[in-house]
Parts: sequence; C-alpha cells; structure tokens
Amino acid sequence: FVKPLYPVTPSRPPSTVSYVERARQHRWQCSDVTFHCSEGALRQQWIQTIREQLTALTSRPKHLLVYINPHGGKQQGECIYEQKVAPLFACASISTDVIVTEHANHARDHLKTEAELKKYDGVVCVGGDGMFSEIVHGLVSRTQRENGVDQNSPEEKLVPCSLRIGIIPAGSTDCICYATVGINDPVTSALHVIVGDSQPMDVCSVHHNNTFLRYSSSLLGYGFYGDVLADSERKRWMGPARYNFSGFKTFLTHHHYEGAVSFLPATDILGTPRDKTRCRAGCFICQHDGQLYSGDSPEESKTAPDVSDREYEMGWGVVRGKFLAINAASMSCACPRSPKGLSPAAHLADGTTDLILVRKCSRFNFLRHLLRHTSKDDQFDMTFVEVHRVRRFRFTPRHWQNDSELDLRENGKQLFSQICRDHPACSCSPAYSSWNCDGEILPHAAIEVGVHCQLIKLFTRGIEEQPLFEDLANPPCAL
Ligand SMILES: CCCCCCCCCCCCC/C=C/[C@@H](O)[C@H](COP(=O)(O)O)NC(=O)CCCCCCCCCCCCCCC
Ligand SMILES: Nc1ncnc2c1ncn2[C@@H]1O[C@H](COP(=O)(O)OP(=O)(O)O)[C@@H](O)[C@H]1O
Ligand SMILES: [Ca+2]
Repeated sequence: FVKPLYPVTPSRPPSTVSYVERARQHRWQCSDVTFHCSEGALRQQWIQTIREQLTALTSRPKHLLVYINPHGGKQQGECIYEQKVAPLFACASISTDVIVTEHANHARDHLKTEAELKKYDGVVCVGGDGMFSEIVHGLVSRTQRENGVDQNSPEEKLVPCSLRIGIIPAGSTDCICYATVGINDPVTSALHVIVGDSQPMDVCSVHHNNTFLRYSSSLLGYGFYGDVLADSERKRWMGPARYNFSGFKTFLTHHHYEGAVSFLPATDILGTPRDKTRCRAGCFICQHDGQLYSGDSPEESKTAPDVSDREYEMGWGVVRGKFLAINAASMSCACPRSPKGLSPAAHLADGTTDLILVRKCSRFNFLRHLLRHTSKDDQFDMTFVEVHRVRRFRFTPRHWQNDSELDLRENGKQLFSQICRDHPACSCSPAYSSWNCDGEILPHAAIEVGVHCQLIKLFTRGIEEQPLFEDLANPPCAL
C-alpha cells in the first residue's frame, strides 16, 4: 500500500515522495521513498503525473482551521501539534490558521459567530472529547442558525454540517478519536485528515422542557458516569488519572437513582446491540443511513425489545425502577480503558443510540458488569442489565415535578449533601444524579433525547479491520 502525499522537487535528482503506510494496531505512519532517475525529462514527467493525480483528489483538504486546547489531557496539546502534526500538514501543502484557545468555549463561540468558514475545507481540534464537543456545538449551532432552524424544538430536523472535523487526540479519554480510528495517535489522525477521509456520524440533541441543552455524540450517562464526572471535575489537577480515582470512589459510594425511562425503539433496522458484528470502515448498516429494513430477519422478533409487560404507548416502551446507571451510547465509546467500549456493537452513523439500563444490584455484581467492559465477556448478559437500540428517549426522575422546583432541588441537594458530609456514617442516597454529556455535566436530570442521523462528518474512515496475520499473531483469548 503506497499513497503518495507530496512530491518534493529539488533542483536535481533524486526525488522523494512521502506516503502513508499502515503499522500495527490501526496506527498509520509517514514514510519516504526516493526515486533516482538519470534522465531529467523523465523525472519531470513522474513528478508532473503525481502532482496531477494528487490535484484530482478533491476530497483532500487544502485549508484548515485548527483549534488547540493547551490544557487538555496532560497539557501537551501545543507541543503535540507543533512537533507531530504541523510538519505533516506542511509536507502535504495544507495551509492552516491556528488558534490556541484562551478559555473554555473559546473555540465554540468563535466557530458559532466569528470564523470565516467559507475559507476552509475543515476544522481540526487538538484536545480531548470536551474540545471535540466544543467544535460540534459551534458548527452545528452555526449551521442551524444560517438555515433558520430552531434548536429549541426537540422534533425539528437539523441541517447537516458541511465542514468535516478532524480530531488530533490530546485529551484524557479520547473516546471519539479511539472509537472512530481505532487508536488515539496524533500522527495517525493527522494522516487521515491529509488523505481526506470522511466518516459521517450521528449526533444526539438533548432538551429539557422544549429548551435546547446540549448535543452529544458519544456517551450520555446518568448515575454512575454522571457521578464519576461530577467528582472528577473537582480533581482536574490529577490529569487523566482523575477518572480512575473518581471511578473507584463512585463505585464504593454505590448510589442508585429512581425514575422512569421511556424510549422509542428502532424497530426498522437490521442490527441489535447484542450483535457480534462491529461497525467498521465502510459499514454496511451505516451506509444505509439506519433506514435499512430487515425484510426476512427471523432474529428481529427474538431480539426486539420486550416491552409486553410494560406500559406501551404509541410504540414507546417505559421502564421504571431504581438504576445504578442509565447510559446512552451513540457509538461504541471504545477508549484505552475499555477497547471494546460501553456498547461494542453500536454504530457511528445509523441514526440510533444504545440505551443501557443497569438496575440496582450488589456492589459485587456491578463490579462484574464493569469488569466485563475490559474482557471478551458480554456486559449485557446479566439479569440486572438491559439494552435497547432507540431513536429517542426521555428520562424523568422520581419526585421530579416542574422547573420551578429546580432551584429548590438544587438548594435541597446542597443542603442534603452538607448533612451527609456532616454525618459520614449516613447511608442515604441523594435523589438525583447528573448527566454526563460527552464529558460535560448537565444541570437537569429530566431530559429528552433524539438522534440526528449523520449530522456531522469526521476526517476518518472508521476502524479498519485488522489484517489476518495480526489476528493470528494475537488470537482472541477466552476467559
Ligand atoms: C474495573 C474496571 C472498569 C472499567 C470500566 C470502564 C468502562 C469505560 C467506559 C468509558 C466510556 C467513556 C465514554 C467517554 C466519555 C468522555 O466523553 C468523557 C470526557 O472525556 P475527556 O475528559 O477526554 O474530555 N470521559 C468520561 O466521562 C470519563 C468516564 C470514565 C469512566 C471511568 C470509569 C472507571 C471506573 C473504575 C471503577 C473502578 C472500580 C474498582 C473496584 C475495585
Ligand atoms: N484554553 C482553555 N482553558 C481552559 N479550558 C479550556 C480551554 N480550551 C478548552 N477548554 C475546556 O477544557 C475542557 C477539557 O478539554 P479536553 O480537550 O476535552 O480535555 P480533557 O480530555 O482532558 O478533558 C473542555 O470542557 C474545554 O471546553
Ligand atoms: Ca449510532
């Protein structure tokens, strides 16, 4: 596999062509090949031909807008960009305008209002999932405003963004990068941008009482992941390790939350969250925009959500109870911590999200469930876990009444946690958790979520299947 990037033409032979080659574990790297030619005219002809071939590739970006978060992850964003990415972009003749952000939401607000987007073929962010989320919010909001679409209406069909987004991983979890490329490596991601890859991706909109709150493209998590995030935000100084610390603490705290989840199952698609197949580069299911009807699939009736013993209105299912975690994974959410992710069979661009409900259970069982995220065992194959592939869902916490109670609730929560802090032996559980929305905390517990199929595009191609010889070298181990 040889892909010429950029022919260098010194005044005399030899000539060097840079190309992309695949390395292990989804990594790509840049190599050079040097051609020698004694005949000047022939050499010129080679260079000319390669130039023409490259110019004909219209999918390759020529002008990029780059935002760097200097405080993401281990605070290496600027250094990673300058040392590993900028030289590659220069080598591929890509011009860039680089903005190092000065505060949170700098990139989002700049994209929303100021940036002259017509000048660019794409936007690149250097940072973590939070930085990517800023870019998504900026681009999606701007696109809706320019097209007269009201984001506050939960039923509104959103207009897809035309600019592609590149992610140079320099964050703490790097889940979006890992789940769309297969590895969080800055050079690999830069090379996917340079060759002009394109991967559509779903985005969820989150509303509360007909008010737009946020977009989410990876994880929406209430209970466990909400509590982990809320605790970890106070420990940013620990860097990426804060998630392990807060994860352990939240695991020991073992709070459960009561409420009702209603959801609209995606019944018209091929594929379920329990499939063994994975969303990979050129995914057949995503190519059909999630509109694929499973004509003669006898499996469907077996695997469709069983809502017969539950309230069932207008095709919506309802589950009430006490939950340790309510998670919606719009993609696998694979990350170095869990290489198969929260929902290993989720699709990047099928217009659905996998709703995972973990009911109250013992600490031991919850630990078994968590550990299965790191092994080959099925984390959904447990009596207290259920999973549904859905197009929309709503969550209403128990005792939730209306907005005017929110302030009361917030004050009450503070008072409550104060009391609990003052009485550490107290085993009572707070009534509400918060939502972890791609790593940002949402202020509301009651939310309504809808999936927007293929609203954005990334400079990736999805995870490529590993070559056969690698599978043989690393046979899957059963536990
Ligand atoms: C015992 C081992 C359990 C491993 C379970 C791992 C499941 C991990 C799934 C992670 C999904 C992550 C989805 C992505 C979220 C990000 O958007 C978001 C923001 O990322 P950013 O800071 O880079 O901007 N990241 C997060 O919200 C972080 C979630 C991390 C959760 C880590 C949980 C660790 C749990 C450790 C439990 C330990 C129990 C040990 C008991 C003896
Ligand atoms: N210059 C900045 N100073 C402080 N915070 C920033 C800056 N730029 C971006 N942020 C915010 O930092 C948070 C974390 O960014 P992210 O790049 O996701 O790193 P991490 O993966 O470590 O969380 C995001 O909420 C983002 O909005
Ligand atoms: Ca999806």
